[in-house]
Amino acid sequence: MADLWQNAMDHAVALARTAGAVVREALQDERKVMMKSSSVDLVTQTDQKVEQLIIQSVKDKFPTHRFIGEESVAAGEACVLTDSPTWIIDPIDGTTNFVHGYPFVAISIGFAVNKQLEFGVVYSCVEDKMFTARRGKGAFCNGRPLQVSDQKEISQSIVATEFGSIRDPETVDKVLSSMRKILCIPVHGIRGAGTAAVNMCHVACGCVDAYYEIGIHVWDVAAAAVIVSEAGGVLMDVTGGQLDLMSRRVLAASSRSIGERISREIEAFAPVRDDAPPPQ
Ligand SMILES: O=P([O-])([O-])O[C@@H]1[C@H](O)[C@H](O)[C@@H](O)[C@H](O)[C@H]1O
Ligand SMILES: [Mg+2]
Ligand SMILES: [Mg+2]
Repeated sequence: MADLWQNAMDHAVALARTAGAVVREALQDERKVMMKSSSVDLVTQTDQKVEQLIIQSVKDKFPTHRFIGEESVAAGEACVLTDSPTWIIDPIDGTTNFVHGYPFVAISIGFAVNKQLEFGVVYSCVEDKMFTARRGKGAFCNGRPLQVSDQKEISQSIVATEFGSIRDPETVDKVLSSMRKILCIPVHGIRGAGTAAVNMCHVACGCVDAYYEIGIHVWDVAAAAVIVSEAGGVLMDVTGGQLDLMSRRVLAASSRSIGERISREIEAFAPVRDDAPPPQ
Protein backbone atom coordinates (compact mmCIF):
# COMPACT_ATOMS: atom_id res chain seq x y z
CA MET A 1 0.00 0.00 0.00
CA ALA A 2 1.78 3.15 -1.20
CA ASP A 3 0.74 5.68 1.41
CA LEU A 4 -2.73 4.95 2.56
CA TRP A 5 -3.06 7.75 5.06
CA GLN A 6 -1.50 10.62 3.08
CA ASN A 7 -4.95 12.13 2.34
CA ALA A 8 -5.76 12.17 6.02
CA MET A 9 -2.41 13.76 6.82
CA ASP A 10 -2.85 16.46 4.16
CA HIS A 11 -6.23 17.19 5.66
CA ALA A 12 -4.73 17.38 9.16
CA VAL A 13 -2.13 19.92 8.00
CA ALA A 14 -4.81 22.08 6.35
CA LEU A 15 -7.00 21.87 9.45
CA ALA A 16 -4.12 22.74 11.78
CA ARG A 17 -3.40 25.83 9.67
CA THR A 18 -7.06 26.91 9.73
CA ALA A 19 -7.27 26.25 13.48
CA GLY A 20 -4.04 28.21 14.03
CA ALA A 21 -5.53 31.24 12.29
CA VAL A 22 -8.58 31.01 14.61
CA VAL A 23 -6.28 30.85 17.66
CA ARG A 24 -4.11 33.75 16.49
CA GLU A 25 -7.24 35.84 15.88
CA ALA A 26 -8.56 34.97 19.35
CA LEU A 27 -5.27 36.15 20.87
CA GLN A 28 -6.26 39.68 19.79
CA ASP A 29 -9.49 39.57 21.83
CA GLU A 30 -10.29 39.19 25.47
CA ARG A 31 -10.35 35.51 26.44
CA LYS A 32 -13.00 34.10 28.75
CA VAL A 33 -11.34 31.50 30.97
CA MET A 34 -13.10 28.54 32.55
CA MET A 35 -11.73 25.90 34.91
CA LYS A 36 -11.77 22.13 34.42
CA SER A 37 -10.37 19.78 37.08
CA SER A 38 -8.82 22.63 39.13
CA SER A 39 -8.03 26.35 39.09
CA VAL A 40 -4.83 25.65 37.13
CA ASP A 41 -6.49 23.39 34.53
CA LEU A 42 -7.94 25.93 32.11
CA VAL A 43 -10.17 25.91 29.05
CA THR A 44 -11.52 28.69 26.84
CA GLN A 45 -14.27 28.90 24.25
CA THR A 46 -11.52 28.88 21.62
CA ASP A 47 -10.31 25.42 22.76
CA GLN A 48 -13.88 24.12 22.38
CA LYS A 49 -14.53 25.90 19.08
CA VAL A 50 -11.28 24.68 17.50
CA GLU A 51 -11.89 21.09 18.59
CA GLN A 52 -15.41 21.16 17.11
CA LEU A 53 -14.09 22.69 13.89
CA ILE A 54 -11.51 19.92 13.50
CA ILE A 55 -13.85 17.06 14.45
CA GLN A 56 -16.70 18.25 12.20
CA SER A 57 -14.42 18.63 9.22
CA VAL A 58 -12.88 15.15 9.72
CA LYS A 59 -16.35 13.61 10.17
CA ASP A 60 -17.44 15.13 6.83
CA LYS A 61 -14.38 13.80 5.02
CA PHE A 62 -13.75 10.51 6.84
CA PRO A 63 -17.12 9.46 8.31
CA THR A 64 -15.92 6.14 9.77
CA HIS A 65 -12.98 7.57 11.70
CA ARG A 66 -13.00 7.93 15.48
CA PHE A 67 -11.76 10.66 17.82
CA ILE A 68 -10.05 11.28 21.10
CA GLY A 69 -10.26 15.02 21.72
CA GLU A 70 -9.25 16.82 24.90
CA GLU A 71 -12.40 18.89 25.22
CA SER A 72 -14.71 16.05 24.14
CA VAL A 73 -13.22 13.86 26.88
CA ALA A 74 -13.67 16.76 29.34
CA ALA A 75 -17.33 16.79 28.26
CA GLY A 76 -17.71 13.09 29.08
CA GLU A 77 -16.64 11.18 25.92
CA ALA A 78 -14.65 8.01 26.51
CA CYS A 79 -10.89 8.11 26.02
CA VAL A 80 -10.38 4.75 24.34
CA LEU A 81 -7.94 3.88 21.61
CA THR A 82 -9.34 1.07 19.44
CA ASP A 83 -7.93 -0.44 16.24
CA SER A 84 -10.09 1.94 14.16
CA PRO A 85 -8.46 4.95 12.51
CA THR A 86 -8.47 7.50 15.34
CA TRP A 87 -7.68 11.22 15.38
CA ILE A 88 -6.11 12.31 18.66
CA ILE A 89 -6.66 16.04 19.05
CA ASP A 90 -5.44 18.76 21.38
CA PRO A 91 -7.12 21.88 19.97
CA ILE A 92 -4.86 24.20 21.97
CA ASP A 93 -1.80 22.74 23.62
CA GLY A 94 -0.63 25.48 25.95
CA THR A 95 -3.99 26.89 27.02
CA THR A 96 -2.36 28.65 29.99
CA ASN A 97 0.06 30.31 27.55
CA PHE A 98 -2.89 31.22 25.31
CA VAL A 99 -4.74 32.79 28.24
CA HIS A 100 -1.71 34.90 29.17
CA GLY A 101 -0.49 35.66 25.65
CA TYR A 102 2.74 33.71 26.22
CA PRO A 103 3.79 32.95 22.68
CA PHE A 104 3.97 29.13 22.54
CA VAL A 105 0.58 27.77 21.58
CA ALA A 106 0.06 24.73 19.38
CA ILE A 107 -2.62 22.73 17.63
CA SER A 108 -1.78 19.03 17.94
CA ILE A 109 -3.30 16.35 15.71
CA GLY A 110 -2.13 12.75 15.91
CA PHE A 111 -3.55 9.81 13.97
CA ALA A 112 -3.40 6.13 14.92
CA VAL A 113 -4.52 2.94 13.18
CA ASN A 114 -4.42 -0.46 14.91
CA LYS A 115 -3.15 1.50 17.92
CA GLN A 116 -0.03 2.52 15.97
CA LEU A 117 0.64 6.21 15.39
CA GLU A 118 0.75 6.91 11.65
CA PHE A 119 1.30 10.66 11.51
CA GLY A 120 1.57 13.73 13.70
CA VAL A 121 0.97 17.41 13.00
CA VAL A 122 1.87 20.11 15.52
CA TYR A 123 1.30 23.70 14.45
CA SER A 124 2.98 26.25 16.72
CA CYS A 125 0.72 28.96 15.45
CA VAL A 126 2.21 32.14 16.92
CA GLU A 127 5.65 31.22 15.56
CA ASP A 128 4.01 29.90 12.36
CA LYS A 129 5.96 26.63 12.59
CA MET A 130 4.25 23.59 11.08
CA PHE A 131 5.83 20.38 12.40
CA THR A 132 4.85 17.24 10.51
CA ALA A 133 5.86 13.60 10.47
CA ARG A 134 4.53 10.49 8.76
CA ARG A 135 5.67 7.10 10.08
CA GLY A 136 8.73 5.98 8.10
CA LYS A 137 8.99 9.21 6.13
CA GLY A 138 10.89 11.64 8.35
CA ALA A 139 9.99 14.71 10.33
CA PHE A 140 9.83 18.28 9.07
CA CYS A 141 9.33 21.86 10.21
CA ASN A 142 7.88 24.09 7.49
CA GLY A 143 9.13 21.49 5.02
CA ARG A 144 12.72 21.34 6.34
CA PRO A 145 13.92 17.95 7.65
CA LEU A 146 14.41 17.63 11.41
CA GLN A 147 17.12 15.75 13.26
CA VAL A 148 17.59 15.33 17.00
CA SER A 149 20.87 16.51 18.54
CA ASP A 150 23.86 14.16 18.61
CA GLN A 151 24.74 15.15 22.18
CA LYS A 152 25.95 12.11 24.12
CA GLU A 153 27.08 13.94 27.28
CA ILE A 154 24.28 14.45 29.78
CA SER A 155 26.32 17.24 31.43
CA GLN A 156 26.21 19.20 28.16
CA SER A 157 22.48 18.76 27.63
CA ILE A 158 19.42 20.96 27.94
CA VAL A 159 16.38 19.21 29.39
CA ALA A 160 12.80 20.44 28.97
CA THR A 161 10.04 19.75 31.46
CA GLU A 162 7.00 21.45 33.01
CA PHE A 163 5.73 21.96 36.54
CA GLY A 164 2.40 20.46 35.44
CA SER A 165 -1.07 21.08 36.78
CA ILE A 166 -1.15 18.55 39.64
CA ARG A 167 -0.51 20.82 42.62
CA ASP A 168 -0.95 18.80 45.79
CA PRO A 169 2.19 19.41 47.90
CA GLU A 170 3.38 15.76 47.79
CA THR A 171 3.28 15.73 44.00
CA VAL A 172 4.91 19.16 43.73
CA ASP A 173 7.71 17.90 46.03
CA LYS A 174 8.35 14.98 43.65
CA VAL A 175 8.33 17.25 40.60
CA LEU A 176 10.77 19.68 42.22
CA SER A 177 12.96 16.91 43.58
CA SER A 178 13.34 15.43 40.07
CA MET A 179 14.25 18.84 38.67
CA ARG A 180 16.71 19.43 41.50
CA LYS A 181 18.45 16.11 40.84
CA ILE A 182 18.66 16.79 37.11
CA LEU A 183 20.03 20.32 37.70
CA CYS A 184 22.65 18.87 40.03
CA ILE A 185 23.95 16.30 37.49
CA PRO A 186 24.61 19.14 36.37
CA VAL A 187 22.96 19.70 32.98
CA HIS A 188 23.43 22.94 31.04
CA GLY A 189 19.87 24.00 31.83
CA ILE A 190 16.20 23.23 32.20
CA ARG A 191 13.60 24.83 29.92
CA GLY A 192 9.87 24.57 29.37
CA ALA A 193 7.77 26.12 26.60
CA GLY A 194 4.44 25.60 28.39
CA THR A 195 3.25 23.11 25.81
CA ALA A 196 4.14 19.45 25.81
CA ALA A 197 3.82 19.23 22.03
CA VAL A 198 6.24 22.12 21.42
CA ASN A 199 8.68 20.78 24.03
CA MET A 200 8.73 17.50 22.11
CA CYS A 201 9.18 19.32 18.79
CA HIS A 202 12.18 21.03 20.40
CA VAL A 203 13.66 17.57 21.01
CA ALA A 204 13.01 16.78 17.34
CA CYS A 205 14.75 20.05 16.29
CA GLY A 206 17.78 19.33 18.47
CA CYS A 207 17.55 22.54 20.55
CA VAL A 208 16.79 20.49 23.65
CA ASP A 209 18.17 17.02 24.27
CA ALA A 210 15.28 15.56 26.23
CA TYR A 211 11.82 16.33 27.58
CA TYR A 212 9.90 14.53 30.28
CA GLU A 213 6.67 15.13 32.15
CA ILE A 214 4.27 13.24 34.41
CA GLY A 215 0.64 14.37 34.15
CA ILE A 216 0.38 14.92 30.39
CA HIS A 217 -2.43 13.29 28.42
CA VAL A 218 -2.49 11.22 25.25
CA TRP A 219 -3.63 14.25 23.19
CA ASP A 220 -0.61 16.29 24.42
CA VAL A 221 1.93 13.81 23.07
CA ALA A 222 0.43 11.60 20.32
CA ALA A 223 1.26 13.86 17.37
CA ALA A 224 4.66 14.95 18.66
CA ALA A 225 5.65 11.35 19.43
CA VAL A 226 5.73 10.64 15.69
CA ILE A 227 7.72 13.84 15.10
CA VAL A 228 10.33 12.90 17.72
CA SER A 229 10.81 9.34 16.51
CA GLU A 230 10.94 10.35 12.85
CA ALA A 231 13.61 12.92 13.75
CA GLY A 232 15.70 10.06 15.16
CA GLY A 233 14.73 10.43 18.82
CA VAL A 234 13.47 7.86 21.30
CA LEU A 235 10.33 7.72 23.42
CA MET A 236 10.07 5.94 26.72
CA ASP A 237 8.33 5.90 30.04
CA VAL A 238 9.87 8.13 32.73
CA THR A 239 11.24 4.96 34.35
CA GLY A 240 13.09 4.08 31.13
CA GLY A 241 10.58 1.36 30.20
CA GLN A 242 8.27 1.24 27.20
CA LEU A 243 6.10 4.30 26.47
CA ASP A 244 2.43 3.77 27.30
CA LEU A 245 0.39 6.51 25.62
CA MET A 246 -2.42 6.28 28.17
CA SER A 247 -0.18 6.34 31.26
CA ARG A 248 0.15 10.15 31.39
CA ARG A 249 3.95 9.89 31.49
CA VAL A 250 6.45 10.59 28.75
CA LEU A 251 10.17 10.90 28.24
CA ALA A 252 11.42 11.93 24.79
CA ALA A 253 15.14 12.07 24.18
CA SER A 254 17.71 12.45 21.44
CA SER A 255 19.14 9.03 22.32
CA ARG A 256 18.37 6.06 24.56
CA SER A 257 21.44 6.75 26.69
CA ILE A 258 20.43 10.37 27.41
CA GLY A 259 16.85 9.25 28.12
CA GLU A 260 17.89 6.46 30.48
CA ARG A 261 20.32 8.76 32.31
CA ILE A 262 17.52 11.26 32.98
CA SER A 263 15.06 8.52 33.95
CA ARG A 264 17.40 7.58 36.81
CA GLU A 265 16.84 11.03 38.39
CA ILE A 266 13.04 11.18 38.02
CA GLU A 267 10.80 10.48 41.00
CA ALA A 268 8.06 8.64 39.17
CA PHE A 269 4.43 8.67 40.23
CA ALA A 270 1.30 7.41 38.50
CA PRO A 271 -1.60 9.80 37.86
CA VAL A 272 -5.03 8.33 37.01
CA ARG A 273 -4.69 6.85 33.52
CA ASP A 274 -6.39 8.46 30.53
CA ASP A 275 -8.23 5.21 29.80
CA ALA A 276 -9.35 4.59 33.39
CA PRO A 277 -13.11 4.04 33.68
CA PRO A 278 -14.88 7.16 34.97
CA PRO A 279 -15.45 7.20 38.76
CA GLN A 280 -18.95 5.86 39.67
O1 LIG B 1 -4.05 21.70 28.77
P1 LIG B 1 -3.16 21.93 27.59
O2 LIG B 1 -2.67 23.32 27.49
O3 LIG B 1 -3.73 21.37 26.34
O4 LIG B 1 -1.86 20.95 27.80
C1 LIG B 1 -0.91 21.13 28.85
C2 LIG B 1 0.39 21.63 28.29
O5 LIG B 1 0.93 20.73 27.36
C3 LIG B 1 1.37 21.84 29.42
O6 LIG B 1 2.62 22.24 28.93
C4 LIG B 1 1.61 20.58 30.20
O7 LIG B 1 2.41 20.88 31.30
C5 LIG B 1 0.31 20.00 30.68
O8 LIG B 1 0.61 18.72 31.26
C6 LIG B 1 -0.65 19.81 29.51
O9 LIG B 1 -1.87 19.26 29.97
MG1 LIG C 1 -2.38 19.88 25.90
MG1 LIG D 1 -5.35 21.62 25.21
